[in-house]
Amino acid sequence: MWLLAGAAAGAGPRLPGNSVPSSCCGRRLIGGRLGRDTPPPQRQCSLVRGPGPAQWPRASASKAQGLLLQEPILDQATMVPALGGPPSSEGPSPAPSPPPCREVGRTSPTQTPRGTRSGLAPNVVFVKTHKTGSSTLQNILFRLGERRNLTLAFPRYTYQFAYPQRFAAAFVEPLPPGAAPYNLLLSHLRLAAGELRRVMPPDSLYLTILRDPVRTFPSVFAYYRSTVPAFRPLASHPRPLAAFLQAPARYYDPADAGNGLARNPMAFDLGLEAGGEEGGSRWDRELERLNRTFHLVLIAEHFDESLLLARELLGLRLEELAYVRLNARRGAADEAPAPGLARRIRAWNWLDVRLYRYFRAVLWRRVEGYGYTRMKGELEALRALLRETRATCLAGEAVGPEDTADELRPWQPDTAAILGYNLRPGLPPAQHASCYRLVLPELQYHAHLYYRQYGREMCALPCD
Ligand SMILES: Nc1ncnc2c1ncn2[C@@H]1O[C@H](COP(=O)(O)OS(=O)(=O)O)[C@@H](OP(=O)(O)O)[C@H]1O
Repeated sequence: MWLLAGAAAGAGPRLPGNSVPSSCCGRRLIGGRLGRDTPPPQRQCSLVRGPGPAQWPRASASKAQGLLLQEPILDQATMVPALGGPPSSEGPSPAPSPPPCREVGRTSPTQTPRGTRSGLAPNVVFVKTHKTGSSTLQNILFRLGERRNLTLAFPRYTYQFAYPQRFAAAFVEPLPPGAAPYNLLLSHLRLAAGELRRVMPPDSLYLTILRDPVRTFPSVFAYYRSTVPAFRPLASHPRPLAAFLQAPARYYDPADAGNGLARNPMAFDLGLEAGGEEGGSRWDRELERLNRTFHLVLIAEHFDESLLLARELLGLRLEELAYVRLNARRGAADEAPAPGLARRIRAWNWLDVRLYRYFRAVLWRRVEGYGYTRMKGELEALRALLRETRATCLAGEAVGPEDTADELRPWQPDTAAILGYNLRPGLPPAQHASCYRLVLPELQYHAHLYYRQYGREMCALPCD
């Protein structure tokens, strides 16, 4: 989510480990209160991702210490359901021209990615696209990083790399003393692959995730309705999405940098400039270029299949894939856009549609290469693990913000209710620690890991 920087910084979160002073090293800290003398935000932070003051979790100091001290252990394995075919919620689509089914990421065929055969934890760049299930995957990777004591490349301030600017190496917090290299880079950014290569080791694995635009766009629209300029005029409309799609050009100014998510949001995150040009071979070349950049593009509609491919690539154990669906909107699961609306969503987000179809085809070629029988068996095992994990950890289904414990409540935009989880009462300490991380929302986990790595709280603003 984005917020005005001032709003994000105006009141600090109570975060794990927030017993540190409210400023150190001359920096303003996200955990401290910014007073009247706070310098005005620089232009680049006029939009930053951050929780609103009223929504900050209130973690107690003892909880904070628990988080810092307890080792996560999430080791329950077992097995179930069948491999779904390649279904689609988006209706008939032209036969995709199958892209090359080879691993064409940055690691050359002669290089062994750290995670696959070497037994070491992998170096990973995860390009965290918006409203695609990315927080769920990020949480898996956060837990991997914490469990294996990996070094994260964090934004120098807030939770994203100066989004919506294109990523630049200068946005990264310097390595902590004695650590090298960075192992994981997982925060929201707008892709600039060359700059990422300047920061991350050459054997890094590049991952991202895409979701059916017919699902992604309503999610983006609901979440950012009061922050993305193109959506704002509809904030109090009774049927805002339909009204927007009726005449989007009336609201959308492509020159406004804040409108990056207002059209083709996934393509925007992956660094593409859609402009008005829909046809031509340019986009085929761009998609092929992205296919060479990424070792794996996960598809949210086939999250479990994607995870199993990621598991092989990263050399993970099955138990390390345990997850719960994070950041879900209340009511969204039952909200399938009517056919007319879905058509309009696709027409407006035409490049996201191309991107999604291309990489969905890539995924299914990868599954074919993996072997359907093998995939089917592993899906059964994974889904049994997920059932067991949920039964062990959760008090029940995901609940609305009013029913979520303060410290486990995801950030809430004012235009949608985001669900969270409560933990089953009475968990033994080690299980509590691992279950806690499983359901910990993005901002809280991000802040915790930053504090763990640097021994101070993160900056809310550019402050050095
Ligand atoms: N595993 C899995 N599979 C499919 N979809 C999933 C999954 N996990 C999360 N979600 C849905 O993704 C939406 C949240 O996306 P993000 O976490 O990327 O949002 S954010 O940009 O980080 O705020 C949000 O969508 P909506 O509920 O439609 O808003 C989640 O329900």
